[in-house]
Amino acid sequence: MAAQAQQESAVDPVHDSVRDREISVEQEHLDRVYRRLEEKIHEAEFLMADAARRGQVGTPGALAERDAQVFRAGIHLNRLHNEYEDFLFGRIDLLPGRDGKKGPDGAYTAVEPAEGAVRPDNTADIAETLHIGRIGVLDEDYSPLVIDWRAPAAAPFYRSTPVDPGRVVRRRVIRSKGRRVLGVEDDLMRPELTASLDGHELPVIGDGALMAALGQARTHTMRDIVASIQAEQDLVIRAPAASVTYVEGGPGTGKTAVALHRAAYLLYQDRRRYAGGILIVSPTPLLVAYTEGVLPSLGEEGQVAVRAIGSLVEGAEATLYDSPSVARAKGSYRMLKVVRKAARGALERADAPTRLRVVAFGRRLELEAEELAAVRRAALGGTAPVNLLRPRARKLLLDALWERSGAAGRHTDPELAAELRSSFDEDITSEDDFTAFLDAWWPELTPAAVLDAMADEKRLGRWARRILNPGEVRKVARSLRRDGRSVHDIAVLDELQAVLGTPARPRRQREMDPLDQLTGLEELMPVREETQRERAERLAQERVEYAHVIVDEAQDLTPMQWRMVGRRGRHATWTVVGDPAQSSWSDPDEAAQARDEALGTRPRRRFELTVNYRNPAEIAELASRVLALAMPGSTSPRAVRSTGVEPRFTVVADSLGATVRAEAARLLDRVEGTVGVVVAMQRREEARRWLTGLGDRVVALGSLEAKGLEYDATIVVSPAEIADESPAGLRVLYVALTRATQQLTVVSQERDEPDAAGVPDLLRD
Ligand SMILES: Nc1ncnc2c1ncn2[C@@H]1O[C@H](COP(=O)(O)OP(=O)(O)OP(=O)(O)O)[C@@H](O)[C@H]1O
Repeated sequence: MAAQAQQESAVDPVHDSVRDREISVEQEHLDRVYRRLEEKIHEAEFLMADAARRGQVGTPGALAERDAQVFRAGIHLNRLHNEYEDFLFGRIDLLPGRDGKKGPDGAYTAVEPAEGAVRPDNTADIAETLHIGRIGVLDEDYSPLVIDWRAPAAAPFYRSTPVDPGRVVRRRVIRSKGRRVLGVEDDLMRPELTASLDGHELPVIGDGALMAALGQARTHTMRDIVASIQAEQDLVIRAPAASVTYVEGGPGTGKTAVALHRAAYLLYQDRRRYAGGILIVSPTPLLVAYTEGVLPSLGEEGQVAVRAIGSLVEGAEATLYDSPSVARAKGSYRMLKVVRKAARGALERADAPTRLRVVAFGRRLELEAEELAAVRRAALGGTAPVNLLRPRARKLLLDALWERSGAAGRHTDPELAAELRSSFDEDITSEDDFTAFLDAWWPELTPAAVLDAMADEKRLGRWARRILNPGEVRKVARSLRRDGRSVHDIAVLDELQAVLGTPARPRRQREMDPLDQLTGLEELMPVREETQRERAERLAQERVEYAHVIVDEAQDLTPMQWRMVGRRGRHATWTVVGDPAQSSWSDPDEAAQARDEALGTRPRRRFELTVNYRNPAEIAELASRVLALAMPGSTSPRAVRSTGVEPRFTVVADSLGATVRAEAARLLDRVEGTVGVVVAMQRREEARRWLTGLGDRVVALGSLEAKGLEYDATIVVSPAEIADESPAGLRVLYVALTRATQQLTVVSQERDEPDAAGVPDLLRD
């Protein structure tokens, strides 16, 4: 009998007992793993205590070795103390391999089965069983109890398919909570085979883990997908880190999930190299919050900074949105030219002194406004950062004063002339008035101060002449007068930082910490005193460049944002994930040019993700109609499941708010998890009011805020309004329509021109 025939059925008590037996088999293994983990925890605790007892006795070399050991034990302990849900989540049963070689994790390394592993009558014996988990655990005799999911030996768990099964006969996903195994789900990679394990036929339980995972209700936080990563995703996650890994895929293909798992994989694979930090750039703080738990659940957070694009500049945080036309002006390359002019022009302030008066060699010397302007022009020539030009300006001022003093021709002997000049300079620069003048006439400019100067319409008009039109100047200046910064302001601030530069300052003495004297303990302290999260925060603040940069939703970055992100990864390797069809930026070609400049000439490896794991086929089909309008000729990813529930179309009766509210209440009854209401940006506040009192399972979002998020059910309010809101409106609407994992309602008003069935014009076939 083929093993497939043993597929468990819910109503059959015989098979229920097979399931129970299999669960208890896995429970026994999990118990063994925990016993071993406890031993390891005791070992680590003993090491820590022992080190503390021994204090500072020993040679410096021995102390350093001891501290390094304690450091490692501390990290290990931290990880083990984390009570992981689903600590152990997978298992593969394998045929004997082509060779009998074992890798460092104790597993056989062969990917292909040995010749003769499958007998002519399609029977075979299982030669190796591996359990896969969030971290690797070895038994006392170094046999693997659990293989880390990122280890090479775990790759077949993700890569094997019925078409290309390799050695894998059965792949099992184990569901557990704390220390209890709750269930198992099997997939057969070689269904034609009857395989035996220890003389018994290999049973097969459940309908596969992927569908079980996809059907689960959504909460406000993303889950890791470590138990069900699919083969095409695994290729990206484990792609070699060289240069640029470039991934495209439609909505719901797992790009965000893959990006996060890749960060964890890279750290596992080469922790030393990525000690320089991994930066993940996300489009919105909402998406950062949504994905926040994924890396810790994979056992990683210390070296990964997940940042919204509006939070990349220290000390500035984007809280506002710009209108589409202002965003277009601030985000484009045109702004770069404006910024460069503003950085130089901001030196001219209304309160700046217009005359310099000094006394040198007992004589009064003066420079008038025009002469000062000429000195400034000369100092500003070229493109060097403005704040670094102050010494040059100071030198040119002294030159001009020297000229004025008439002392220049007094000595023909060069040595005497130089001496005279030097005492002339000293005479002037020791005067407080001169320093005060310089501070007022050539102040150190901060990015924030220049941005504030740009809020003055007149000044901005001067700097943006022939670059922005007068309407744009007015709107940009007005937007800069608001309290707070927009996401596009942050990239402008960063650009300003680059064109202004930071003058070198004397280094501050680091405070002495008595413990610093103990080599290695300095490193240990973070483990003991800070949580991993605090440490990550601290490191992120200190860091300006990263070893690897991952850009999520890359299609949305404006040219100015690419420049900002590029500066953080000048020597980095990159992973860039995105979907051009979801781009909310109006000029994709300009953005592509900026992206290419940021990534440089590094070679790229391209990957494509093709399966939509989020939307049921019914919703994906509707969204593909908008895709056809937004990007004619492009193809939608294939939806992996279908629910039989068609999208619902509702037309506003009298009040938009009341219709949406009623629909939200209806959907809250129908789904277990979250409901997202997506409206045009200008309706955000209003929409929040519509939903008051309905509880925290439902949220209102502006169309741009919906990026990357997902809900059990969504309501898309007035497709036409969303589409008309910006030049990229159709693509933004496509994003809105692809957020639901189960149900979608489209609410139309008159401008949507709904037909008799309530289907708005934009969504008709
Ligand atoms: N292999 C998988 N196993 C289980 N769930 C998966 C898998 N791949 C993706 N998913 C789920 O599919 C959903 C979509 O994934 P994700 O948000 O990463 O897609 P995306 O490509 O970034 O989408 P978008 O472009 O729309 O933002 C998530 O709920 C994710 O957990």
